[in-house]
Formats: sequence, C-alpha cells, structure tokens
Amino acid sequence: MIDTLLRREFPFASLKLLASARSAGTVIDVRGESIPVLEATPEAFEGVDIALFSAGGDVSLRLAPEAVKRGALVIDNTSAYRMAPEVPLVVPEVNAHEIFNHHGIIANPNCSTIQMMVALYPIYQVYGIRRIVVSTYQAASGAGQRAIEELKQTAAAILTGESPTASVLPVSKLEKHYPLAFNVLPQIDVFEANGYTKEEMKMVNETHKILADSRIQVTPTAVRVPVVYGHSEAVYVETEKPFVLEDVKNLLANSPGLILQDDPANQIYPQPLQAAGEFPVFVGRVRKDLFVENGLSLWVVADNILKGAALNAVQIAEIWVRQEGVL
Ligand SMILES: O=C(O)CCCc1cccc(C(=O)O)c1C(=O)O
Repeated sequence: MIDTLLRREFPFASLKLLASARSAGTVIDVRGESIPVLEATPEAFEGVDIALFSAGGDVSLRLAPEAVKRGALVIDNTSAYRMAPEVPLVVPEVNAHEIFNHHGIIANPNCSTIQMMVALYPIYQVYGIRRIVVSTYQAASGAGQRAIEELKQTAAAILTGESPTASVLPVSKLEKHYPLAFNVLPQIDVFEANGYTKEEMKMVNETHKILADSRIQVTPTAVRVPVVYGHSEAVYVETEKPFVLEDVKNLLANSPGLILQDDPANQIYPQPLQAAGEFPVFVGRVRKDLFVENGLSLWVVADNILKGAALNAVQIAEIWVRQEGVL
C-alpha cells in the first residue's frame, strides 16, 4: 500500500501507519522519513481524511465505523462490507461513479474479481454477457506471507528429496494441510454448503454487484498454484450479441487498465512472472469458442497485491481526492 501510494505520487500531506498493538512501535522508512507504527485505536483516526484498511475483516468491522465517525473516508480491502447495500463495491475502470454514493465506507473487491471485471467490462458493455465460466490460478501471496514461505519451503524439501510438510495451505485455520510445491490445490478459503468455496462465491456475488446485474451466470473454480505473485484466470464467456474476434481484440487493446498480450505465433501471452510488480491487467489467448456461437475464451493475469488490492484502493482514493478538488 505504501509503495503504491509512492509510485502513484499520491498527494498525501502526512501518512499515519496503524496496526495491532503487537506491531506498534516499529518504524517504517517512507521517502527517507521514519514513520512510527501506532496502535490502531478509535482515537488514532482523529484528523485522518482517508483510511485505507487491509487488516482483516474483524478489524474493519470494529474500527471502520470509528474512522467514519471522525470524518474519514474508509476504503476497505476486506470482504467485511462488500455486500452491504449502502457500501459501493468499486473497480475504477468499471463503476467509478459509485464512489460518490458512499456513506463513509467504500469496499475494494476480492483480487480475483477485480482483474476479471477489468477484462470483461468492455465486452459486457458492447456485447452483453449471459454466462461466465472461470478457473483461477491464484498465487500463494493471496494467502499471506506465511503461505509464500511454505511454498518455498515445500519446494526446497521436494528438490532435496525430503518429504514436504505443510501447516498453512490451503487454509491455515483448517486442520488438513497439503504442500503447494509441484502441486495445485482446488480450495481457496473454506467450503460453503453448496460445494463452492468462499473465494468462488465472492466472484459470483461481487460480479453481480459490480455490474449491477444478477442475471449473469457465473461458474468459478478457484485454485491455488505454486506461484508467488500474480493471479491468472482462464475465462470463458457467452455474450448476448454475436461478435467478430478481431473487433473484440481491438476493444480489449483500447480499454482502460488493460494491456492485450496476444500473439500466439510469437508465443506472446500474459504470465504471472512478467505481470508481478506491474499495475495493468494483462489479457491474451483471446479466441472464439469452437462450438458455441457467442462463446469467447481469454486468459487474464494481474498482480494480485497491486491491481488485486493496493492499486485498486489507491485508484479509488485518487478519484475521490480529484473530485474533492485536491488533485
Ligand atoms: O487467497 C487469495 O488469493 C485471495 C484471498 C483474499 C482474502 C484473504 C483473506 C480474507 C479476505 C477477506 O477480506 O475476506 C480476502 C479477500 O476477499 O480480499
């Protein structure tokens, strides 16, 4: 979040770093200034204009109202408020207008939903979308620093002929753990009664809210893969209207927040290793379905920590600040 604020040259007059009591007292260097990390208490939000939350849903539920009460705009990166009717759920390239309907809190969508919306919104606008079938290939970083370390540790173990031991992935609070190295895990977050995981249901519900269209049929399969940064998605859509493939490629190449990387003859297509650290969403492998008239497949890759979280939140703040006349 701090790195993204600096890369975007966000015009903050001062930066206040808040965390749990356990982290309070550490100092972070920001542009040569040593900024102390303070404990996140209700009083800590006095004088704060924009509060970027990314400390888990419980903290957002407890402290976001306290920040709003003290005059802050809260941009919350957790799922705590995403489906609340009065809270805008915003992907700037899709529904930036919703920012101005906030009542103190604006919610940042789930990383996998964000990148899919950036790629599909242009198609939705021109051709309409009846159905989405998506398989995700999600990086370990989406599950936190301990998951990254476990990926590396299980890879090292296997490469040295030892048996890998896992204690974090796929879900740290559940009892069964499996090595991610040289493996894929078809579970991200806990399972719901309908057999879908919470991560998969986020993609269904958040797509409906962001596009304000609950008619779209969304069938996700969310998978953890042995990648550190960058989520990839194999997306199949059925459009309402017929399309010419070249027109779709030109549309994607000229849409906000997207870069088309689609040149199979030269083996050009998005890859997480190349997308990591970058702001855009990358799309490629755009092809017409071989059997279904209005079927279209595409491959979508983005840095899950940047566009999937920090960048999307900072972009929301930029739009709000611009409207407030500061930018
Ligand atoms: O695992 C991934 O690749 C993405 C999961 C991101 C995430 C992790 C823990 C809690 C929440 C949450 O806020 O519910 C979220 C979220 O939906 O943003």
